[in-house]
Amino acid sequence: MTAPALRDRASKYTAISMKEAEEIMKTIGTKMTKQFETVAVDLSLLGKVVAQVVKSSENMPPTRVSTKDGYAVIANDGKSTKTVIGVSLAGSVFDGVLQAGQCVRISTGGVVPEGATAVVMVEHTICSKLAEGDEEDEIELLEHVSDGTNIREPGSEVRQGDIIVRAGSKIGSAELGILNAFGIKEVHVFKKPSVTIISTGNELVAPSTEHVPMGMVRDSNGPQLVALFKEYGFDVIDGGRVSDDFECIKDKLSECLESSDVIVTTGGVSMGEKDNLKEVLKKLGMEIQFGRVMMKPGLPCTVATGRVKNGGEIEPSLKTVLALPGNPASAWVCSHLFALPLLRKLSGYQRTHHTQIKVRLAETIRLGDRPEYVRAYLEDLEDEDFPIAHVTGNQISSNIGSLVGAQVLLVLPMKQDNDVVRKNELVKAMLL
Ligand SMILES: Nc1nc2c(c(=O)[nH]1)N[C@H]1C(S)=C(S)[C@@H](COP(=O)(O)OP(=O)(O)OC[C@H]3O[C@@H](n4cnc5c(N)ncnc54)[C@H](O)[C@@H]3O)O[C@H]1N2
Ligand code: MOO
Repeated sequence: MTAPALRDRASKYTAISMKEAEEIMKTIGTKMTKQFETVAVDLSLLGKVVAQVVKSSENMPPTRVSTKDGYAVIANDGKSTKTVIGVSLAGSVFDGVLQAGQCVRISTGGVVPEGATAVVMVEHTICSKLAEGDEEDEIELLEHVSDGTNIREPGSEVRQGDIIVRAGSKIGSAELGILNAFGIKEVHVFKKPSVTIISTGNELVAPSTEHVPMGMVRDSNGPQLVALFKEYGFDVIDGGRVSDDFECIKDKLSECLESSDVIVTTGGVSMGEKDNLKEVLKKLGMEIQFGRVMMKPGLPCTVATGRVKNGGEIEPSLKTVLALPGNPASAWVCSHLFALPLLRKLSGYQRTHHTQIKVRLAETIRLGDRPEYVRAYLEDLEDEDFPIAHVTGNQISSNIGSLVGAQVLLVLPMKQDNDVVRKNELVKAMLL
């Protein structure tokens, strides 16, 4: 361990640009192994990405069905008065053949009987003759219909063998709906990576601590990041807290590396004498991909990769540790910018980054000496084309309050010719 007096007085790590950091993350995402699994069609499939196209094994609809409540008729039989010979309701089929001058009362989704060529809506008919018990005997058409009117032909929506869910699609309610409609039992999908969150710091105490001793702080990063990744659909392991002690962090990381694909730590990555994370990662044989990024918040954001064996695996697989700064806003923003896109990439998502939109600033913002990701909430005004962005208060990296209510990260450049972006200017924002 280096004595404080002899420690580095400048960071060994060049602060790379955001663009370079994103490129590196992209390469890591490509190199890391993707895993697959077959999952039953139920709610556990939600949020997973399809790895193999799903095709329909039948036509949709499978038979001719009515799109309206009314009467199945022969459109061109020359008769406007029709004898009602039966009923075809959704779920109960009329088992006969229609002849000229006949019709069958039918409901939306009912099977169109053999012989019928169109369905007339009930609103376009009158009952012209009653049978016993107020049953319809005859109806009169008030409107001419042509062949095919109000009928869904077999396979008119989906043909047997058509792709119903493409590879790369994320399963949401619509995809679950169509899989159920076709009776698909299971789907081959990307397996989501396993991710562990670890908070590091001698000062950390449990969030439930009533009286926090002076100099100590409640661990909010841990629960915050567990919640963040869960919010975005990932299964997270809460790795708890570990002190700044070199050996303790090393033991914790090597234990977690065996069972996780991705580890996110917070704290211990800057210039403090207890900031051991980078050295521990190197000791574990991991390669530091970057150790500082020109961004605010998140300057000392560190990413390392290394090959580690999973429990039962024979071949070691590439693992990534994102060692994020301890400041709550830095940890949260870096998770959005680096950790989430990596997890999405490993999960097979086509779009890995948050969608960018344009927003109009509600206030003038002073630019800093690093590109900045400013937390803001949006207001929709009726006569405005763009949402209005309001900054969520003091943007210092330690201010956890700046995350509360944030809906976007404003993407602001570092100051150059301009040292402010003015009220009413349009700026880019990442939709969270
Ligand atoms: N001499 C320098 N000092 C600092 C630099 C620098 O370049 N030179 N960079 C600053 C920047 S920028 C950041 S960001 C921070 C990041 O430091 P660390 O990652 O080493 O984080 P810590 O020192 O461990 O903690 C910072 C801050 O956050 C609090 N913290 C940590 N973990 C948690 C947690 N789990 N829950 C809640 N709060 C947490 C911690 O108590 C500190 O207050 O370094 C600057 N310094
Ligand atoms: O980069 Mo640090 O996150 O500004 O405080």
